[in-house]
Amino acid sequence: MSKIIVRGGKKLSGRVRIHGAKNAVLPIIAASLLGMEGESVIHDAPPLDDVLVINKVLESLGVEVEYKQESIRINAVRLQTCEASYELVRKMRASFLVMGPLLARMGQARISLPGGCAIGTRPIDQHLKGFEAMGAEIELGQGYIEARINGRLKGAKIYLDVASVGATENIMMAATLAEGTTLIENAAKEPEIVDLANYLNAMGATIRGAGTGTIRIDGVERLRGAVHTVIPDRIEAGTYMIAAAITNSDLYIEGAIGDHLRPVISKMQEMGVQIDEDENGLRVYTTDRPLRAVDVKTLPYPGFPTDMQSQMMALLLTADGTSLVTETVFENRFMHVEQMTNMNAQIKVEGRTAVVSGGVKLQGAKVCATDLRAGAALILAALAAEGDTEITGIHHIDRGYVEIAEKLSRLGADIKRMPIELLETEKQREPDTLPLFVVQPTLA
Ligand SMILES: CC(=O)N[C@H]1[C@@H](OP(=O)(O)OP(=O)(O)OC[C@H]2O[C@@H](n3ccc(=O)[nH]c3=O)[C@H](O)[C@@H]2O)O[C@H](CO)[C@@H](O)[C@@H]1O
Ligand SMILES: C=C(OP(=O)(O)O)C(=O)O
Repeated sequence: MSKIIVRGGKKLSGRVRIHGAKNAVLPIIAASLLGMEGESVIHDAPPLDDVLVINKVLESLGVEVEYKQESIRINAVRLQTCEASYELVRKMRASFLVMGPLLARMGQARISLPGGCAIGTRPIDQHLKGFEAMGAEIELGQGYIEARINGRLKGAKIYLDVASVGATENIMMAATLAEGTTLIENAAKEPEIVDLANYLNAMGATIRGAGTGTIRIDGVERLRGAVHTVIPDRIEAGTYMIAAAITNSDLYIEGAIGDHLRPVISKMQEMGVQIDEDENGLRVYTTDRPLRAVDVKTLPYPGFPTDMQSQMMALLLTADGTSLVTETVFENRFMHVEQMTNMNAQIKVEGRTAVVSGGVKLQGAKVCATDLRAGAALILAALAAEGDTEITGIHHIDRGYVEIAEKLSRLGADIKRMPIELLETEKQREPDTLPLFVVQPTLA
């Protein structure tokens, strides 16, 4: 187990390369289960703990997986079982994305309930509603969800009550092998949905409308492996954009796609941050200080991403004036607030809105990453703070950022990873066995 120690106040400079998107590669790996012939090769697969976990899920199903130098070779021809165990699914919620492909290909699937993570209850009712509309019978028992279909899934018209990213992906994957046409209405529009649809189409699927509110999937009989390069991670890119602004530095974010980051770019520009776009990435720098306070409300894409809310809050702490940050996607995504308060931040939470008073000097402190993006935000706040900040709980951060301390250090930050000396009793709880969320049955 390790911790990250940051001494604040350093300027950053240079270029940082953005890795492939975690939230794109996870469904793409799950979709590879649909390959009934040939193998898939997925390039720009980021070396993250989450990627290792979903690879293990596939291996546990009898699939051959080889992961080398950010490319994954997957051969699912001999897919054997249709059960994903609690041991793996509890480690990462996105493991539930194997449900759709397994049901489509094997006619049944038995997956442990993913439960709700620290940021909210995160039910899966919309995934199940979609499978049921396609003719599946769903049963819940002993912490597992079992879905079955006699013969093939049937195309259906499915209106999602919330534009859920995971439900859109799971239903879209299941529908590729269904008999007839499926329409997903009020579908999520995130760039990761479009990347998944592109991959499925390369496998032989017929999907139109991904990236809009209505996705049409004309079912086909068979899919085969395909070669695909994952899109750059817009949340990793956004995090480094904030690193540049919060330290008054000048950074080039290599690989960032401006069109995927429009709401983040526009909010940062409103604050007074300079952003230049070209075809290879973004240059982010500041010319005027202090930055201006702005209000931010998270929304499904193309709104401001909830996965950037905590990092944006860190930046707003350094702005002049009071900002309102409203979280509408997850009901419990302000856990970084208490940790930031330990760093002298002045934030008051009122329901779904945090009132952030900017301009108060942040002080280094001992803090804990309670979830992935909360952890990233604490690192950002620490870069701007006076003195040393010690961040524990970094197994959360390693789920979604490739070598964050090493990348920031190469840009000039005073940041290092240090082993944590564990007491004998604590050694029994190794980081990779620590659940990332509390498992609780949350069907609806
Ligand atoms: C691996 C991955 O891609 N994770 C992303 C994905 O998570 P994930 O796919 O889990 O998020 P969803 O879009 O499904 O969740 C959005 C909202 O819908 C609700 N909901 C969802 C499903 C459902 O069946 N019923 C329901 O009520 C959730 O509780 C939440 O309030 O999108 C989130 C929203 O952009 C991001 O924060 C996560 O980083
Ligand atoms: C919440 C996130 O991921 P996940 O859905 O995998 O928990 C995230 O990437 O910020």
